[in-house]
Amino acid sequence: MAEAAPKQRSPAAPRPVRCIVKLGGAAITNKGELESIDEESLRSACAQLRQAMSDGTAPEKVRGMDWSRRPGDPADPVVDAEGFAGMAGLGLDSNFVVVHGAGSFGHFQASRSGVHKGGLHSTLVKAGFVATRISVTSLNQEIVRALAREGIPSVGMSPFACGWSTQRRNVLHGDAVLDESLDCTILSGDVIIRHLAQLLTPKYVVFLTDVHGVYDRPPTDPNAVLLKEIEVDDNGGWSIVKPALEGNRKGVEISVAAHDTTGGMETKILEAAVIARLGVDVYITKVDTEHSLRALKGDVNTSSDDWLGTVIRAAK
Ligand SMILES: Nc1ncnc2c1ncn2[C@@H]1O[C@H](COP(=O)(O)OP(=O)(O)OP(=O)(O)O)[C@@H](O)[C@H]1O
Ligand SMILES: C=C(C)CCOP(=O)(O)O
Repeated sequence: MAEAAPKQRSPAAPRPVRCIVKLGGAAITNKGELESIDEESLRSACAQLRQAMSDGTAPEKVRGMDWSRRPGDPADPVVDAEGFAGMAGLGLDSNFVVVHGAGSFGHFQASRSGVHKGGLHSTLVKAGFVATRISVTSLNQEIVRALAREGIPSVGMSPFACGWSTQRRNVLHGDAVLDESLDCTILSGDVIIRHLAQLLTPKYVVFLTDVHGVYDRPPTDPNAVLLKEIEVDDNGGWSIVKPALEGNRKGVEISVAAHDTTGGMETKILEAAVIARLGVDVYITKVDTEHSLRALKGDVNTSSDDWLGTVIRAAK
């Protein structure tokens, strides 16, 4: 009897993406202060990402992957080669995609030069395009380093440089890009997230920002009400399920900062609604809170009141 030939191994099926998360520019930068990172929020977001990714076997001691020297560092960086060599694995289910916004990086340069409106033939727009990319890519570098310091393996990918329909475990960001009809424009991290969600169908999507979620009016208004659950129907229409608002307060009033080139919270809600229609739940919540950790873990239950944030999901 002839032995059966060994089966040709097909390439391993890609693992489904668990979560696509946006580290909002308002969350990880001081949006009113030019090119200023909110170090504490960024550190917290990365630490929470590590917790959410942990499969229970991750060692408590974080083994940093940023082995470069930072300006002002007195000593050579610590390279824990022996520690890594002795590890069976990282103990992390790092099948997340991280996208970040620009915050106080990029928006300023883009709005001053009008990159978002196109017209690369103009010298000002050309200069603004260059300045915007310098600014957002420098933020991207800092975010990749912050993830690496938490022992999360990640690489930075710029939409302009390599296209924005990309694979998992990468850190993408809002960017200045070329546009077929406008010549150039600004691509928001919110739009990238929607596009990736359509391609990768993650289990859930998280937007971390500087407010607890979507309110019925700008949260600077003391009477603003946090909308805890928004339902999107098959036609893309959406309705507020929780809380039940009185009278004619059925809509959402939004304000956008003057230098914001991508539409702020309005864009986020529109993109979130498209994602929800795919059957993927979207959680919008505040960075560096117990609620952001729960969202990153996918541990959000709309029937309980102890989670602060907005869930946007498809109508059942
Ligand atoms: N109705 C509203 N509900 C919630 N936030 C609102 C509303 N109207 C205006 N905002 C503002 O939207 C901001 C968050 O949106 P924004 O697009 O700035 O977030 P981000 O994604 O973190 O930042 P970036 O776009 O720079 O990446 C908040 O700072 C909030 O003040
Ligand atoms: C270069 C810029 C301004 C990208 C904007 O991305 P966003 O902050 O996610 O909207």
